[in-house]
Amino acid sequence: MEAVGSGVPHLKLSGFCHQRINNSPEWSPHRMRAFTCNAISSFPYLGEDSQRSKQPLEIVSVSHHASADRSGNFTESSFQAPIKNRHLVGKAFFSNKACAFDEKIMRMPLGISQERVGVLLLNLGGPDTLHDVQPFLFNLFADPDIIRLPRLFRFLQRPLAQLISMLRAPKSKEGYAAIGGGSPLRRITDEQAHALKIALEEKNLHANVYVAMRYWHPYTEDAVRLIKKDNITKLVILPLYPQFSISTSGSSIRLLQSIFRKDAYFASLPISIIESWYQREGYIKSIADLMEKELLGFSKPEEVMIFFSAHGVPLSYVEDAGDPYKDQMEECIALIMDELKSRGIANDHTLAYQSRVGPVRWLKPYTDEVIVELGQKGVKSLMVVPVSFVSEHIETLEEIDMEYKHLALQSGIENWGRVPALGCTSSFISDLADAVIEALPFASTTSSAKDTSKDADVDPVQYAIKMFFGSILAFILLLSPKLFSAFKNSVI
Ligand SMILES: C=CC1=C(C)c2cc3[nH]c(cc4nc(cc5[nH]c(cc1n2)c(C)c5CCC(=O)O)C(CCC(=O)O)=C4C)c(C)c3C=C
Ligand SMILES: [Fe+2]
Repeated sequence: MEAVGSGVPHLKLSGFCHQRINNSPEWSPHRMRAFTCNAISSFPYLGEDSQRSKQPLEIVSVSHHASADRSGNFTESSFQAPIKNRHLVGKAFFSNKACAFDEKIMRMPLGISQERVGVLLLNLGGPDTLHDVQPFLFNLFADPDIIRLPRLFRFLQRPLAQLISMLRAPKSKEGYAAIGGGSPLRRITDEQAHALKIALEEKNLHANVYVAMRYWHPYTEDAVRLIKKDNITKLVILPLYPQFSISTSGSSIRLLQSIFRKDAYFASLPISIIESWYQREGYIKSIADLMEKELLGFSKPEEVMIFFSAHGVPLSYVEDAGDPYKDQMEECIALIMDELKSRGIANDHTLAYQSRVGPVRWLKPYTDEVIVELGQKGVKSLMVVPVSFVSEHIETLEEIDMEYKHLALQSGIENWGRVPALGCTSSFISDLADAVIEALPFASTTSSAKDTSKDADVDPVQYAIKMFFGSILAFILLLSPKLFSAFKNSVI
């Protein structure tokens, strides 16, 4: 171990290092001996921290990539290390003098198994073709996190889903037909996954990125199978919804947890879940960039009303089930507006909720109603910002760009603009990569591999009886004219 002079901020490292000898394409992991080195000269990124505290920095574990030149000397090292409750990423330059790496470690043979990091992106999924619309809707409405029935009536879930999906399909099909005959979600999510993998590599983290859709291909179960096949040793779960809702990230996470409970591999896999990330600076700044650009397209940008439109959820989710979605949405909008103010943009803004379905009360105010009101009040320029989702989908391309635009122009609004979804915007993807890297050290195993779910032991006869009576009851319920029209037509 290197001797460190008293009073000099120094750094103690232990854990695993990954090293590459003579530019070999393979990284191999080796447990490093604890060693200490001068924090300021060896780790410029840590210098500030340690200078402030004048304390040695203790790195609890380190995932460390290093390269060695032909003679085996350390030349450069990139590392990701959790330090106390923070996570640091950086590059450091070593010489054998500055840091006491064991020569034997440097020369150990390659090929020993190494950490295989996986990132699982969660998304909703959408029908690839018009033919897929009804079965996609069935999957959606069969989710107890989308139609929340009292426990006693859970047996009605699937017959109800069958009926509602059939009623809703014609209206949904019209929407998907208007945007090219299917949802673009799969393509965009795949592109985001690819971009994220590259961004992670640029930050020296080699990871496999998987896509798990909740209601259509590639299904969550398919992604889980791939992760197991690839023998991933650490997993970060990243929903592609900035704000958490029981109906979106919550539903996917619940499904994953039920799959993981039944599988010993997943029960012992260290997993880190990023539940929401709407408050991340990189995300806020990326949206603000797109807004600033779109505003410049208006002839009088300062007169434009900024209209945040978020996907709604039924009111009962927030009021009865404690869904944090509304609070997170409002905080997110405040952060975006603060960011714009710091850039000298102080337009009026408003938030409303779109895409309600069915007969229940949804979060208010409703987007369509607010658009009409703004028109009546004499607002002439409107810029819509879709804020609950990060890719283009039916509700941006059809509902906002076609239905709401038409409504706005009819209501007296003359200038219309819509901020594009973030998609693969590089600053945004880079921030997602940072979120993954920051989450990695918090990966921990789930408690037990034992299946505690009751679903496994369903009696088939009892199930058939329930389905039969359930279907009859569902038909009676849904044939009431009010419920029928609420699902059949969009409420706008
Ligand atoms: C944050 C985003 C979303 C929330 C919250 C959400 C809740 C929610 N959605 C429905 C019903 C439908 N959603 C549909 C499609 C759809 N919804 C979202 C996002 C959120 N949903 C996305 C990204 C999509 C996919 C769009 C695509 O391009 O394919 C649909 C189908 C389309 C339609 O018929 O309108 C329905 C129905 C409920 C009931 C709900 C909360 C309980
Ligand atoms: Fe939805």
